[in-house]
Amino acid sequence: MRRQARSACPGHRKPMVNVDTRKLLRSLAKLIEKPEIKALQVSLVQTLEQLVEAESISLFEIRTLKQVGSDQAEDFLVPVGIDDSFEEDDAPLILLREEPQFMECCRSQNLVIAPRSAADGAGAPLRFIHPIFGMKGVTGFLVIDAAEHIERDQEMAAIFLGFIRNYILLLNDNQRDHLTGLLNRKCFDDKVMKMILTLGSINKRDADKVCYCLAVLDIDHFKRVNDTYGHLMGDEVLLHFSQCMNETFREYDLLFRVGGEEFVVVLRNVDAERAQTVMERFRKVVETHYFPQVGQVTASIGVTFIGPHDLPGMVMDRADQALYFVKEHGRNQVAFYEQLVAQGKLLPKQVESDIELF
Ligand SMILES: Nc1nc2c(ncn2[C@@H]2O[C@H](COP(=O)(O)OP(=O)(O)OP(=O)(O)O)[C@@H](O)[C@H]2O)c(=O)[nH]1
Repeated sequence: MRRQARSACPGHRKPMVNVDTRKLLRSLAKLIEKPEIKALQVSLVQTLEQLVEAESISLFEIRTLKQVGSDQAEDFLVPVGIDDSFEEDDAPLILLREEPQFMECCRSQNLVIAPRSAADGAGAPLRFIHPIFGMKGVTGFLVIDAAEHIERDQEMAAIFLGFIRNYILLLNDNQRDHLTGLLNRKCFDDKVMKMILTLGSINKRDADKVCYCLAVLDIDHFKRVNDTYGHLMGDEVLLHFSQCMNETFREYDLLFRVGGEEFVVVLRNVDAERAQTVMERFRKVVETHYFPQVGQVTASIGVTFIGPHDLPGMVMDRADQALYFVKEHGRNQVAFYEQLVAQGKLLPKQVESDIELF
């Protein structure tokens, strides 16, 4: 059957889709391909590189860190790597308070346009600093160095950032536990699987540079708390416990609530000794924290290292075994699965086959 020519409705002409719009739509679709904050930011830069006139586009994250030998944490600007060759841990740290233009962007929560002189060693004469918003206000910056001020380009960058912000809020809602705000169980499986794949893909030369240490933290006798003070007070304890986690661990450690009173933390690139120190410090923080009405609460902690041939369930299983060991030996302690096995206190877990023979 021949298609009838579409009759144009008077007064309503379909807008022409020009090449730019198509390109924009394709960019938008590509942008949200990977539902992960870092991947989103990286593809934002790659997208903008194609759409705006710029000499360079870069990302910075604000990280609150303690410098060696100092007790006080300060905000630093840390460049975010766009390609794999960039090692974020080796990146130079820039003190945020010494960067007036970035400080202004934080304060105004708006685009800051900074003229640059040759004395800055600058190529492009203009720097556009866009704020990136996270759950707690400005968490980073998108920096565009360009030869001239093309309003449409900066507007486009701001629109993309707004779009990503909303998308991240949605993602967060999906990935976070509603009571504590920590990452949830579903997110745990995804993230741990990604770490296992990373471990499997790095070459032998770098194998000792990347490692992940996973700890299960379980509140002791939590049932008693619920039974004595009620469920609402129990929830309050869970909330305080998660705050202790947020205050004790580093910004880039991953913190999860994986079950009722069971939490997980994944530390990156630490050896067993360091992990022991960090977990012991957390155990003491909980032991000495005042939990309203309830008073003192303690936690038992089981730790293991993630390996390249693991599955998320296998890692949890080992950490749980170390945790049960602690529960059976007085609670309020930290135990490493690998150490317990080496000491003959635990039998190594056999990898169970998924295939049933009969
Ligand atoms: N308030 C509150 N309680 C919860 C939540 N999820 C699970 N629980 C409670 O957590 C308690 C866990 O109890 P058990 O698994 O027996 O462990 P425990 O009492 O902490 O004892 P140990 O782990 O052996 O030290 C149960 O009473 C659950 O009802 C929650 O979201 N809120």
